[in-house]
Amino acid sequence: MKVILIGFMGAGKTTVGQLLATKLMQSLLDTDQLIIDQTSQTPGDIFATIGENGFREIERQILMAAVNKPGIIATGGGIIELSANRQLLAEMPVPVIYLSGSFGQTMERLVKDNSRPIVRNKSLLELAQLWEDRLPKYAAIATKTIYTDNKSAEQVANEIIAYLKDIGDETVRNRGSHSNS
Ligand SMILES: Nc1ncnc2c1ncn2[C@@H]1O[C@H](COP(=O)(O)OP(=O)(O)OP(=O)(O)O)[C@@H](O)[C@H]1O
Ligand SMILES: O=C(O)C1=C[C@@H](O)[C@@H](O)[C@H](O)C1
Ligand SMILES: [Mg+2]
Repeated sequence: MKVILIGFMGAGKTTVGQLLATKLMQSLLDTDQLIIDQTSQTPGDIFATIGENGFREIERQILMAAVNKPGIIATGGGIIELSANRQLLAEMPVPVIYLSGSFGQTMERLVKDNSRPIVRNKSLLELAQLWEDRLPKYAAIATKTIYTDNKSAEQVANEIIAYLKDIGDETVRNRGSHSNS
């Protein structure tokens, strides 16, 4: 099985991905965690040493390897920054699920956690601009959008499982049969 979760920082990709992996007895391939495992550095460390462009190149390589393995992929929020990643994800014949929510609820989650370099280094206005810039990119790649506002991570995971059952799970190979609603 392969399912790919995309969305802004704080959308719940890691949290929901872990729940999905447990419920579906799959591995979780979290690109941020895979980067930490491979480099022994956090995204914050990497941003501080080689900058965002260096981080994006490592992330691109990690994603390319992860898409060839079975499991639930929880991507980093900035996975859509590189056109190479956008093209790779758009061509994957598997469910690509966009966890979407309001800017307000997403920011509420992010302010409780100071680990993300992009959040640390940007003002609220800059984050709002990044949000506006990124949202269409997630939407363009997704085969399905799931709204997460006022839902627990458990509810979101159950909604994804219902969607996977609905589309026939991994037997679905044709992205044209998915609905992005
Ligand atoms: N549906 C939810 N309701 C409430 N809190 C949530 C929900 N989903 C995630 N959270 C909380 O929001 C925070 C961010 O979640 P998480 O790390 O899963 O986001 P992410 O999408 O993986 O972000 P990133 O792109 O930075 O990897 C965590 O503290 C998590 O517990
Ligand atoms: O949205 C982003 O650009 C990021 C999200 C995180 O998942 C990490 O990949 C890193 O902090 C960058
Ligand atoms: Mg995450």
